[in-house]
Amino acid sequence: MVTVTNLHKRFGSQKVLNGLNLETNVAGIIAVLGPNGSGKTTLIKSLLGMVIPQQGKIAVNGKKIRRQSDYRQEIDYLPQIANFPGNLTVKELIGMIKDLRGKPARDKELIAFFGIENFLDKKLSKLSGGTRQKVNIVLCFMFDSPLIILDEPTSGLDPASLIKLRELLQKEKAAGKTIIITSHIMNFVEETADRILFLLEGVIYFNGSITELKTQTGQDDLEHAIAQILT
Ligand SMILES: Nc1ncnc2c1ncn2[C@@H]1O[C@H](COP(=O)(O)OP(=O)(O)OP(=O)(O)O)[C@@H](O)[C@H]1O
Repeated sequence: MVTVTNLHKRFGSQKVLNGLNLETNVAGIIAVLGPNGSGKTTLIKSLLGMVIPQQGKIAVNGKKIRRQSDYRQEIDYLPQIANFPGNLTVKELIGMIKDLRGKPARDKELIAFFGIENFLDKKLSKLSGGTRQKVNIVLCFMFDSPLIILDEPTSGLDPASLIKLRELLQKEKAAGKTIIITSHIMNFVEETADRILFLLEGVIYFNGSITELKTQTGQDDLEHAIAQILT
């Protein structure tokens, strides 16, 4: 579904992606991990065409994305920080995004799933961080796209909402979707991801299952396995 070949991205003199290669051709949940500043968001934004690499090729569903935008219709994206105007109500924001995208949306089902019906008439600026994240998740999932990219989806969510998010991800995976997630919450990754991509020094340093990572590092839990890679 996503193929990345020899991707290079630097900001000024800082090399962030340094010949990165990646292929995701099976449905499932892929966690992109790595220390702060290792380039996870840069990789995600490159897939979305929001960051333009200096070198390398990216193809989504077999089509090169360079200078293209139509392919984005098939991707749902949850940004790490979503900056929507605070004076809009939740209902207005959802309506606006639906109008912009022009596709059928399952917003009502997701609003009920996350239990945010009572916040629809509230302004975004008045919402708590966790409720705002639930709104962002509804916005992201409502178009039912085959590829979903989530940058730190757990941000601000309480334990009950984390369970809901996990349930939603499993449903989407069962529907044959590919889901790419970044997260620093290893517990969440361990319970959701089928595959780990670990970014270090601008390349994918590890690509495999959680079991493989644990075996390779000789560690019993994911947190220690990751720490072992870093040392
Ligand atoms: N637009 C930009 N201009 C300059 N530098 C940037 C820009 N975007 C990212 N960087 C730098 O690139 C590096 C990688 O950033 P990126 O956000 O991809 O890391 P990350 O792995 O997602 O980090 P985190 O875990 O903290 O979210 C960082 O050093 C960051 O400061």
